Amino acid sequence: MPTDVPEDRLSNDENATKCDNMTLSSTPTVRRGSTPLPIKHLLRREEAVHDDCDWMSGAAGPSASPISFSSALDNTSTVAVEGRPEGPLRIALLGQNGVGKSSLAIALAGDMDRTASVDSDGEGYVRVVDVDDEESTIIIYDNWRQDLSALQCEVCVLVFSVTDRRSFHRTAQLRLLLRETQPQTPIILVGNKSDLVRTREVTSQEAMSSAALYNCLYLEISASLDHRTPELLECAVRLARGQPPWPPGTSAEDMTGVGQRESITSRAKRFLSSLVPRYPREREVGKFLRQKSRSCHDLGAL
Ligand SMILES: Nc1nc2c(ncn2[C@@H]2O[C@H](COP(=O)(O)OP(=O)(O)OP(=O)(O)O)[C@@H](O)[C@H]2O)c(=O)[nH]1
Repeated sequence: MPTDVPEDRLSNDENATKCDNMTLSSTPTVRRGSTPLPIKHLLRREEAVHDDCDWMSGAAGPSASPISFSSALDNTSTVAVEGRPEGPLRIALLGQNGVGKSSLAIALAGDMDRTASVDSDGEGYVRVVDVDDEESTIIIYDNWRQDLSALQCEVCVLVFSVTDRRSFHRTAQLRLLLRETQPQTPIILVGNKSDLVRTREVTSQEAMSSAALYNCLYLEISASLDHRTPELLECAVRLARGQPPWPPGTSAEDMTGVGQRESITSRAKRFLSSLVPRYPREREVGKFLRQKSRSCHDLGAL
């Protein structure tokens, strides 16, 4: 969370594009296995904890089953880049401190063993990826602390933590700023830390609604578990190439599976309810046990 630029300054026109939670790595170091994580990882936790961005706080709704793609997204709305950009495809990760940008950058860079390199300016991870049988060189910018208008990239990935509502609101603010300064750049909204189910504060539905509002893609991932990060990488590369984010031959409907997929929970419920009528006796026994087991003190009831 920003500490050097107060929240209220963000509404000021002059500073509207200043995003203090973005850093630009200034030291062109290559991370190796023996190299510790950047010191910023150790220092910024406190900043994140003391973030007082409460200008849009609200109650968290019930957690929904993770849905990765915004069904409201059509195939063309995110493809703002005309033609194929020359040179490496630049993917910038933006978001509040502590949401997992560095973890995500490492996961996207395939740097689990700390072997990814930085580009010649020392600003990001460079990697050659093969997406849809085509190779592309990508640069992943972990963070950006400069003026947003100075940001040059093919795709912006706005990261929030599903366990931190304020970080979600921060992405809304960033999207507004980005739309002002570079309306053509495709944006992907990413809800990270989906593995932390019990502490979730932002539901999939509201994140998807928010993404739909800005006509951008929404993906829910866990950078720590490397869950859905390959999908994110592929979508980002396709968008950076000026293509639809979906794999060739598929559509938004295919990806969302609207009307096709059924959650594991409802499938399980359907399966169990299909069993119960066939075994009424077991159902009665289950009811009996449920009633009796309410009392933990009276074990004799069982
Ligand atoms: N459970 C869980 N923890 C995560 C995940 N991604 C990141 N973290 C943890 O969240 C903390 C912050 O991660 P970072 O990658 O440093 O976050 P950041 O956005 O780069 O933070 P700054 O560098 O301060 O801007 C670390 O303790 C990570 O281990 C995730 O998917 N799940």
